[in-house]
Amino acid sequence: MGGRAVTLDAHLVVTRPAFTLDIALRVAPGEVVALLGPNGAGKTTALRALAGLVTMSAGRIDLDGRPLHTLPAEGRPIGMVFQDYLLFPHLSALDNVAFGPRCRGVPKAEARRVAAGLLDRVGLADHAAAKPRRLSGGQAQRVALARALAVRPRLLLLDEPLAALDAHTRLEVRAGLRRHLAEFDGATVLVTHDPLDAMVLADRLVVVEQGAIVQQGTPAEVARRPRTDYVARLVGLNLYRGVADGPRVKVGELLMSTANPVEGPAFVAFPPSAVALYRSRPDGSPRNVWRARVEGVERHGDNVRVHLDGPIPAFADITPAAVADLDLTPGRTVWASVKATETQAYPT
Ligand SMILES: Nc1ncnc2c1ncn2[C@@H]1O[C@H](COP(=O)(O)OP(=O)(O)OP(=O)(O)O)[C@@H](O)[C@H]1O
Repeated sequence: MGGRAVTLDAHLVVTRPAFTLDIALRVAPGEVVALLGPNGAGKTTALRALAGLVTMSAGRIDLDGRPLHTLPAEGRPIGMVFQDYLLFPHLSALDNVAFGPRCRGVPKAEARRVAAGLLDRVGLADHAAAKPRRLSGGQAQRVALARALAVRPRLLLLDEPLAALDAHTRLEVRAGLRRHLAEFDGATVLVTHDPLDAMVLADRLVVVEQGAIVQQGTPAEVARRPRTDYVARLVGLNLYRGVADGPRVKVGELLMSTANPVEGPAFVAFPPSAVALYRSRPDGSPRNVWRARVEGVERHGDNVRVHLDGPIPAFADITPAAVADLDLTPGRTVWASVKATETQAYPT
């Protein structure tokens, strides 16, 4: 974290009958951390623990060096944006934003002045008098963000902040949100299912599975070197565990040549676009070649994703023309090949 003072330093422990969350989370000033993970991993529980909306069974939360976990939810210097925004339907956009400061004892005129400034910042000065039902999804999202910022939080919590938006609006609002987060100098924790939201908005990804952190790093680091099947699927890579001896890694029965030497237990990863399929065994340059069985075929953007079974399960992305050429019906056997140069190995 580049030697910057840590704003948030938390050890979150929440115990439920069939689930335990136990994660350590540090977020520097101005840093945006995305909690990413499959359904039920505990992301929302972590966010609610930070907000004081669920009781922690152990652990602690320090914000700017002061304990936060001892404060009630309403006393925490936190701004929160919920998935469905939870705007008050009977209040104008301005009064929705002014609500937080008002609750904290700021006089009405001053609270409204702060709210007007924030609405202006998110580009909604013209909509100050509008009730939430007259706002578009993207506008409501920006009002929710302004409302969260109105209490001058040191910690901003965003729960699936773009999930309610359609694809087109999402693109625009995501870009706007990124700009606003860049201006915020407190800590931000964001929960999302969407890898693109996480990649665009976050400085660092923390991947949570079954209540524990399984991987963290910058979006580029995580995308390049996934460490679980969930992350590999998320970033679209084939991923295997094996044992390396220099540039060769034994994955099950298959000995794979890789671009870089490693020793001992290792991951091997390559993109589906690096997999070529043939009717008969290809030869030539240093390649990994294996016999595979076509399990299924599905559309994937402009290409076709072929699900392969064999010594290693794999996805291959090929053109529709190649599918026709190879007559890739389920059950057919093909030769699969990946160049060593497109195969990355890294220690487990
Ligand atoms: N109020 C609750 N009471 C009991 N168990 C709960 C409660 N809320 C969530 N859980 C359980 O706690 C676990 C973590 O849930 P949580 O909602 O934090 O996951 P999540 O990662 O946010 O998932 P999603 O992406 O589906 O929202 C799950 O097993 C869930 O069923």
